[in-house]
Amino acid sequence: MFQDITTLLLDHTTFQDTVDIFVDRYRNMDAGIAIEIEARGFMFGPSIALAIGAKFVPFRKPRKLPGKVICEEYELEYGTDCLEMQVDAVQQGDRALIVDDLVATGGTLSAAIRLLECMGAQVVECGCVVGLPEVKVIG
Ligand SMILES: O=P(O)(O)OC[C@H]1O[C@H](OP(=O)(O)OP(=O)(O)O)[C@H](O)[C@@H]1O
Ligand SMILES: Nc1ncnc2[nH]cnc12
Repeated sequence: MFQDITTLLLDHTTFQDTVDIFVDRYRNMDAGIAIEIEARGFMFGPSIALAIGAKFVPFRKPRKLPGKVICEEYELEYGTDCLEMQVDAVQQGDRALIVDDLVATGGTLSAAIRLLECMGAQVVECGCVVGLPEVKVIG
């Protein structure tokens, strides 16, 4: 079943509480960058990045980012897709948080982790608003 988060966004208190839970958890983790994944990760990530003082780094679908990018393919429940990041957005040794709205198979998060590790960054934690435990995890 498709999980829709727009009802959460329409309720100001619930939206604020959701962002606050992430901010409370992440503010002392010494993370310099917060990765957000297009498109629905952008609904939560920027507020969290600003509140914890981390650099906002968007991971986007192909051909949306300017400059030199690296690309990582991943499996979806049906088919494959690609995530791209700008190579100069992340430096060796950066401590990174990854924020997205939802994890289903984990394929998207796994691709984001591979991109960061390929640049020598350290992934401190991945956080999502919704988890779908009934979906088969892609190894
Ligand atoms: O754990 P997974 O099986 O990888 O699925 C989770 C991903 O699926 C959704 O994005 P989608 O690719 O539908 O794109 P959107 O955010 O642009 O709607 C969601 O926002 C996550 O990024
Ligand atoms: N069941 C689902 N609902 C919403 N977004 C998704 N992304 C992957 N699976 C999803």
